[in-house]
Amino acid sequence: MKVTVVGAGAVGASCAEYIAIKNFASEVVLLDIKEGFAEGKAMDLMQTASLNGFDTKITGVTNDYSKTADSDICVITSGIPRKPGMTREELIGINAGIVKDVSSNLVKHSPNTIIIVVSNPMDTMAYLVHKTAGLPKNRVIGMGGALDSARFKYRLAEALGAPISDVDGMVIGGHSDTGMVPLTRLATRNSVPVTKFISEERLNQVMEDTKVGGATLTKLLGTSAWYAPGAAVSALVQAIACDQKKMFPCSVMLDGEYGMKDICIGAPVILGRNGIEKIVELELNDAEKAHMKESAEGVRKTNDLLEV
Ligand SMILES: NC(=O)C1=CN([C@@H]2O[C@H](COP(=O)(O)OP(=O)(O)OC[C@H]3O[C@@H](n4cnc5c(N)ncnc54)[C@H](O)[C@@H]3O)[C@@H](O)[C@H]2O)C=CC1
Ligand SMILES: O=C([O-])CC(=O)C(=O)O
Repeated sequence: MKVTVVGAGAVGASCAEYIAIKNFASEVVLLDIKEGFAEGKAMDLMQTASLNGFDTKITGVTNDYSKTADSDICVITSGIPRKPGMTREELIGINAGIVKDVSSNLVKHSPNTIIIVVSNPMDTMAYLVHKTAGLPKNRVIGMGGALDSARFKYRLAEALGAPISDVDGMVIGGHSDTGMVPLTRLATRNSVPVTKFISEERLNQVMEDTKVGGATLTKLLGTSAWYAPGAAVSALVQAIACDQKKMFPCSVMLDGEYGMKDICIGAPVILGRNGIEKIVELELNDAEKAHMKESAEGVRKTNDLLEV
């Protein structure tokens, strides 16, 4: 199993590290445009192998796509992150050109690959890759909902005073400060609806904290987060590589599901060796449907800025 990660920055390196530590891939190629940077990150990570007990071979390359040839899975993290006070959408001007270029280079050398798009604004970048890379729709996946759901569970556990392993929940919709749809109605503590334990007011606070999860960290860190994003990407890579058939909310090209077409937005999918093997349609209530519709309007507004 060969995995390429483009962008050896904060998220790319964290993602490569988690993939290696989980020890399911034979090879991870890190590629960056900055001379020597990916080589340095790869060497540093390889020097953790004997300490962390993995056999995955990590190599770094400067913009040499021939080294990525025949990758089973490619992750795109290249581009700029936001700074405090910015929205993800403001990154489109620089990141669209990078993502388009990178995905076309990847597909040239790995025509059978599955691409996971991470760069922001992620739903629009996933849409761009769908429109330009020429891959079937099951092989382009946007990572956002897996991370947002992990943050939702963190906030739920905090509100419940429970361990995170006790709670379950999912965030669908767009990966943006206003577009996320945390499904509070379906969140549970050991199968019991969380509404049994916390007030509606507290649950609304959990929802709002979840939606601005990325912005909160950006304010604290001065740049956006990387540990949970890297872990979320590695979970998707593992589900595909190990054919786990696990369900994650991912940004997926819809064709009638949730009453939408020609848009990439977060919805639950089953991930296996073929990438997106199924889109799961949930029975949403009227409020959730309205929230999802509003979220899609935001994503479409950003998509309209693309030249595709
Ligand atoms: N979808 C999600 O849930 C998340 C998305 N992100 C996004 O991921 C992206 C990366 O974030 P960080 O790793 O924090 O940024 P970073 O600045 O640490 O790393 C980005 C790397 O991309 C490289 N790069 C730029 N242009 C390139 C090109 N044409 N080819 C190859 N490499 C190139 C840079 O040299 C840099 O090393 C940002 O757009 C950020 O907004 C970050 C966290 C979560
Ligand atoms: O907040 C950001 O800009 C990066 C990101 O998408 C996240 O951490 O959710």
